[in-house]
Amino acid sequence: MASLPKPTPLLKDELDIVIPTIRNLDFLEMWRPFFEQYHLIIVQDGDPSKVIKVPEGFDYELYNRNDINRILGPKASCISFKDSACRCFGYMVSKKKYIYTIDDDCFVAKDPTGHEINALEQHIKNLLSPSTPFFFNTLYDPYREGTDFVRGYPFSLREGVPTAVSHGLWLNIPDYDAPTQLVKPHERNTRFVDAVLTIPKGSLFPMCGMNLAFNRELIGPAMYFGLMGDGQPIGRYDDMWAGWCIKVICDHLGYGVKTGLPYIWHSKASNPFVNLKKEYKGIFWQEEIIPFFQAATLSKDCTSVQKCYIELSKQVKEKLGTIDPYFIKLADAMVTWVEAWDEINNNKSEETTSTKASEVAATK
Ligand SMILES: O=c1ccn([C@@H]2O[C@H](COP(=O)(O)OP(=O)(O)O[C@H]3O[C@@H](CO)[C@H](O)[C@H]3O)[C@@H](O)[C@H]2O)c(=O)[nH]1
Ligand SMILES: [Mn+2]
Repeated sequence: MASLPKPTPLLKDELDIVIPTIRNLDFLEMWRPFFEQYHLIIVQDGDPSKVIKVPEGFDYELYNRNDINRILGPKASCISFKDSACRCFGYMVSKKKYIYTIDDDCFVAKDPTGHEINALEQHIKNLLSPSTPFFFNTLYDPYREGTDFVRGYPFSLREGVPTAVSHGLWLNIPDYDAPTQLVKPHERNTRFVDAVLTIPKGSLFPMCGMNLAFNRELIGPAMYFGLMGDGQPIGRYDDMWAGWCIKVICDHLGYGVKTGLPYIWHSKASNPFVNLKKEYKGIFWQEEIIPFFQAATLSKDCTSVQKCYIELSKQVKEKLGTIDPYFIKLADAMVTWVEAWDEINNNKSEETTSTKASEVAATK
């Protein structure tokens, strides 16, 4: 009997899935029912001569370091090498409105009833429903089925604001920093909390890039995962840096950021000693970085994400540059990123041919 056509998933042609990787992508087999109808952008880190195996049946473009250098030229210097921060290149070259990014050691989790969680579907629901950053709703996400705004919630605020970011969580291996990993090597996150919260305006948060979705048209140019990895003094702060920048800008422009559902199953604990080395300077630098972002204000003529981001980069250079020359380099890289973003996105053309596409072309 002929099989029924698969239902078309939400935002099928408006969303790209970005995966940073140094390994074969067998993990996609578990995600196949949820991902197969979406386009993937694979950012291959490390040795570009290594062949990354992608399971059959997925529609993807793959970019390695040679592609990044070819497409961006000197501006490739803002894209990290030998760090998952390279994933932001995928955000830049995407032509879609929405992005979902996931690590290749993240698998489908189960909710308390044993049902497999379609993380992408939940992120899409989060992004397509408003956020409430200006007044906290104590019954969590008022736009979910079976709940609403509670008594005393101002009606003038119930329309909410557009949601720019949906930050998902992780069962099993939690995204702990190295010191916590060292002190609690066997701790696993088994707690499934059935909630989606808007992060209030004025509050920063530690954004993890492992299970993250965002509206590229609202906040894409600010979603730069800072300079990490090869040649850099810190690692594992790429997503944190992006999270602090986008939250200040979302607060300024009146966009929302949500955290909570969906969960993924994070399977692999990276080496805590390697992580400690990467994080070491960040652990004490962040005691000065956080007050900087908490106090950061953007002028009223910062009416676009790009203008906000350039303004923020100037403040980074001026106020964090005294901590370490790294922040001067990072501030410059923020400007390079925005320039590259605008170049690539204002003239979407054959320039962004990926390795896979160029291989196909070579066979013609
Ligand atoms: O040099 C590298 C190392 C890894 N990758 C790819 O990036 C992701 C995350 O790698 P991994 O799961 O090994 O690392 P974690 O410590 O669990 O990742 C957490 O730290 C954040 C990195 O800042 C990350 O977002 C968190 O999840 C995998 O897909 C690797 O293949 C890489 O591209 N380059
Ligand atoms: Mn991991």
